[in-house]
Amino acid sequence: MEDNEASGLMVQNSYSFSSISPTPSQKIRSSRDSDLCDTLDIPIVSRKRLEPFNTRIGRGTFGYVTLAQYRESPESEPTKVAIKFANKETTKDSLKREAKVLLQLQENGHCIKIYGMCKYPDKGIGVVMEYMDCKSMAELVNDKKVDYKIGNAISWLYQLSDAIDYFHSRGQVHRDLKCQNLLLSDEYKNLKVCDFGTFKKLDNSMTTNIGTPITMAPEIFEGNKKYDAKCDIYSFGIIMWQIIARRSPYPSRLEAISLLFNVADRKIRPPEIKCSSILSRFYKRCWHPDPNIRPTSSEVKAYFEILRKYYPNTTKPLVHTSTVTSSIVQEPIKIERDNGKIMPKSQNAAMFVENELYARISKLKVKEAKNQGPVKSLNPDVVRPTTSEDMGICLNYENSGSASEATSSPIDSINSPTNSDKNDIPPIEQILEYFRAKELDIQVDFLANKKIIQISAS
Ligand SMILES: Nc1ncnc2c1ncn2[C@@H]1O[C@H](COP(=O)(O)OP(=O)(O)OP(=O)(O)O)[C@@H](O)[C@H]1O
Repeated sequence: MEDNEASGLMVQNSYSFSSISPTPSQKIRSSRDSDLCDTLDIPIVSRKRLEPFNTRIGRGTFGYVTLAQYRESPESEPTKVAIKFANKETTKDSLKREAKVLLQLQENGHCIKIYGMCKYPDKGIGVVMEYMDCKSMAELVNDKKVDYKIGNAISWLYQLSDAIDYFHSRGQVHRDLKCQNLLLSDEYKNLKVCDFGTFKKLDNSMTTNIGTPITMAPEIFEGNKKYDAKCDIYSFGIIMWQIIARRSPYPSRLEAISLLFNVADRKIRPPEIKCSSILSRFYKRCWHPDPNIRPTSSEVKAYFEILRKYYPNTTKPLVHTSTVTSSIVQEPIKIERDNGKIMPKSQNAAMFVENELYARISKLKVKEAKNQGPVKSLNPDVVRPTTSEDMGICLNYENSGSASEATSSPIDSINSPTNSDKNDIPPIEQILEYFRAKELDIQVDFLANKKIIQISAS
């Protein structure tokens, strides 16, 4: 079932940009890029091996999708498959093209698997694909009965970035990335991209208006402007926001055309949400109006590869629960260290660790400890490293309380990062020890021979 809310637009105007996609007349699919897929022969799946069910599991602008059982050989066990049929005679060519496109993307684990094409006298031709049993990301973000955490979001975004990087490294562009086209399976662990109707080989003169309003890059909408692979990165930024926020990015009363004008001319973007600045800074860069500022697909992939290491449980299966949850829960992070110095492996990792520490420690509240006087709070201030050599995290604490206890604390001796020798005992370690000694509400674990510090705070 399609999800209007998730795409953030309701069908409500004569212009008829639907909540799902533009109408066929607006969505042009037929660019005859023969070099993209014409040399491939699509395998035929015999009807004898298929047992279609009457259940429709999805519908799009160009076709509908049904569930079926498929046996690769007469002896083999049946597996569930999804068959996408064309709505009309006129969209059959698009379906064939999509099957060919998909065939040449099979090496990548995050593109939907295709078995071949089938033909029925009543339904016409269909594309036989693997069945993704956990529906689409559009449905998941709105289904508050499935609780997911930031680690799951990082894992899905990594998988999506892997697919995009694969397309771009082959000189190809998707142009219609959106939550409806991201399908999930295996207890929500696996994410795959579907719907390759707009897929294209990159060329220097792409100007066709194509895509879906919410995730459409402004340069695509801006008429005769040329655009390139960075339009997929824009869509990635919006999808990232939707997965984290679990709501519509724009008011549903906004008509599609007015949304597109607002995005292009007034540069409106989804609203601020409560999430780590590591993530918000990144999605904002992805949806930057200037495509040159947006990261490349390989940068996006590298970024999520790093994040994946810091967020645990990213491959834990999810279950449907009766508990309604509304937000992504923060989880502990792990920081790699080397010789007592925090040593992120790259500039991005350094920025990540810096921000994450800042966000975490900012939240710390000094709780009233037994026999230790009134509750006070500490205002941490991260001294940001300025050079790549200076990747260590230096923390400078200022006491905002008035009690003399805190001003005479061991923190005084390390409050200036310039006075501390980061190769000796790192400031972070002393500070955390101090918190622990005061029985504050923070959990610090030193793992793997002190090479990893795990911090969790409530
Ligand atoms: N392999 C699959 N397994 C499970 N569900 C699927 C599968 N393929 C498609 N669907 C469902 O069908 C919907 C429509 O499929 P698809 O996006 O390919 O159609 P479309 O006509 O190209 O759509 P659009 O209007 O976005 O162009 C998907 O959003 C999804 O919910």
